[in-house]
Amino acid sequence: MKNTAILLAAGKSLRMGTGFNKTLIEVDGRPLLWYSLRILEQCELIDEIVLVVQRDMVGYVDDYIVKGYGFKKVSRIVEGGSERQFSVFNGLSAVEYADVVVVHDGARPLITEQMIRDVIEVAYEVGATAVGVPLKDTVKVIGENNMVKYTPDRRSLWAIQTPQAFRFEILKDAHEKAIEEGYVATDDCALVEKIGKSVKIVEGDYKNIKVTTPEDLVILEALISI
Ligand SMILES: Nc1ccn([C@@H]2O[C@H](COP(=O)(O)OP(=O)(O)OP(=O)(O)O)[C@@H](O)[C@H]2O)c(=O)n1
Ligand SMILES: C[C@](O)(CO)[C@H](O)COP(=O)(O)O
Repeated sequence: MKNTAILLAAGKSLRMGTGFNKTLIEVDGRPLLWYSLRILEQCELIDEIVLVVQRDMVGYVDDYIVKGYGFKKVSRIVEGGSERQFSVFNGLSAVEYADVVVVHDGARPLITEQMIRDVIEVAYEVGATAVGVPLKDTVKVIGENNMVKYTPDRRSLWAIQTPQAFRFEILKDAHEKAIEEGYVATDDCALVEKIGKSVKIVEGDYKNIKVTTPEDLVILEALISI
């Protein structure tokens, strides 16, 4: 059985406002991308890693991160797309064959080996899965002029994270259909839902934050020091 990870680092980092890719920000002396690469590399269930980066990052990431830190499982470094979904598609297109594909945001450095093991196991059973956590806040659906339309029952609301894992054919089919239909979503599970396949959520960890805005770096440094 072959399990391939697609690790995403081709975003624009607009909300971080750094002016350069946030996965290259140094945290505790190492680039953000190093953290998730290390966990994927260490996990014995992962056979290869396809890294997806912005075009101008390819050489730097190869020399200073992949070769520099001696990561051995990185099989390809490919260029990302204009949206996260297209970056995943480019990564997927570089995968010749896999049984299960694990998609992870390079901007989520606190992934654990347990999460990877959990999503791979559920992907083999169900076909598609993601880690997530029950929402702590009350959510309201807002209409025009910030007027509240309704308040969904929080007991059924979860915040979805990565890693997400899929049987290779399901993810490929979901992406190809999304392209055909011009559908764009913020995560890969949504594309699988759209083609009518089952998706199961595995309980993850609130610490598995996505570094999105500057205050997330402060939170990350605190979490790393625990
Ligand atoms: N076109 C894109 C957009 C996002 N990502 C990756 O998807 C993950 C989640 O995206 P997000 O944190 O929202 O990153 P950015 O798109 O960089 O952020 P922003 O929307 O603020 O520009 C990140 O690891 C990011 O590098 C990607 O590979 N390609
Ligand atoms: C996939 C994801 O991490 C799930 O929470 C998230 O949707 C990606 O964020 P983006 O801002 O849409 O790129």
